[in-house]
Amino acid sequence: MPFVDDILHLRADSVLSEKLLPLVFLFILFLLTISYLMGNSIWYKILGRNKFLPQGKHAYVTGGSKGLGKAIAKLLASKGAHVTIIARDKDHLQIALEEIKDAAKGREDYKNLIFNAISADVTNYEDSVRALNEACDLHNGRAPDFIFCCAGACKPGLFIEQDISEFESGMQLNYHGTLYTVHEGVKRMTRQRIKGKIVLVSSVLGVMSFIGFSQYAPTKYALRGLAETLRNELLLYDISVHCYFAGTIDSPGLQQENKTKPKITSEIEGDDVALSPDQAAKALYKSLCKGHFHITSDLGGNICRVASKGAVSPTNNFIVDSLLSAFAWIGGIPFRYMIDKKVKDSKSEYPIHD
Ligand SMILES: NC(=O)C1=CN([C@@H]2O[C@H](COP(=O)(O)OP(=O)(O)OC[C@H]3O[C@@H](n4cnc5c(N)ncnc54)[C@H](OP(=O)(O)O)[C@@H]3O)[C@@H](O)[C@H]2O)C=CC1
Ligand SMILES: CCCCCCCCCCCCCCCC(=O)[C@@H](N)CO
Repeated sequence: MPFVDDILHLRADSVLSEKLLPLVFLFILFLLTISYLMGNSIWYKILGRNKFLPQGKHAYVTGGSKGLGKAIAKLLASKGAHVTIIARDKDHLQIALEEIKDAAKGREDYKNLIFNAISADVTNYEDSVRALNEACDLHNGRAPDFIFCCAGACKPGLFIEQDISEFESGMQLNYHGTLYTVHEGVKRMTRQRIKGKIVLVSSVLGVMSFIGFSQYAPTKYALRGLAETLRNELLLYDISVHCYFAGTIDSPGLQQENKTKPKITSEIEGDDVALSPDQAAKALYKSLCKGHFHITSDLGGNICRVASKGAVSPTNNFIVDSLLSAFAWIGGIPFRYMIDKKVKDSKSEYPIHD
């Protein structure tokens, strides 16, 4: 009976859709909730909660001639920021400056943007002050809105084989080099009531460490301490502070440090997949848009970040970070077992020289 068949068919269809529709709806809702909880960038755009709008603002980037610093300088230029880069070598500064200009060339406001390179040694206090003054002069005395402290370096080696001067120069560049710029920069920003951003570049080795990094990890832990304090204190002036715990970045600096890196250190670090400087800069930029305080750009770094959150530091996402930290606390055990075993098994490769 075709008529009855039709009715049955229709009924089956509608029963199906009646049952399916809510399920599909729930599933979509579930996916949207997960993507929101995971902090997917699209939500920050849709909900207009972007916390980082560099267009028309002035970014001061130390270490801006190479690696991560150059990549972030280019990215900010492409978003319409005025950019000043600081480094010592003038030739590399010029090359980077051209690349930064190129990154902004497609923009309508390109002609209004101000790009500059200043040669200065950030480990020298007077030089840091001079560079900041020059950068302000180029903007009619106005202090930068954003300060990115990317200048830094790592000289890996075995603790007892390294000279004390290497530990000192590491701290001088990575910690004091950042401190001088931030101290001078923040003073200028506050006097001018500029509600800007300070971005400190630490490392995953600023929350965990292992053989070969005694010259470097403490300097990056120190930056974390500075970030923790300033995050709270600079609320006085509406200046936000961010700390980037970068994972391995395939930069000129990495090539350089690999020359003195003990084999065992490379083997352990090899578990970390290197990002290109552009990828790292993009990840940093996205996290700044989300307003994150502790920033990481890969899974290993993320795990280490949540495992060492600290008592009062804000999470990036309470639910996801808490769930991940349970995994991280457990995952840390086999990781430590692996690196400790590696070291103990390597005694013959690293004999003591009397
Ligand atoms: N590469 C990596 O795997 C990782 C890097 N990091 C951190 O990220 C930051 C950038 O690293 P990366 O891109 O590899 O570094 P690079 O060595 O590739 O670039 C370093 C930049 O800093 C400048 N610089 C170095 N010393 C001084 C100084 N005394 N005064 C002024 N400028 C200086 C360099 O220019 P010049 O020499 O001409 O002065 C260059 O522009 C560093 O703080 C590093 O510790 C963190 C995690 C991983
Ligand atoms: C559950 C726990 C799992 C942990 C896995 C993490 C593995 C991380 C390996 C080390 C990463 C080091 C990155 C920073 C490198 C750096 O700062 C230098 N290259 C300096 O330039």
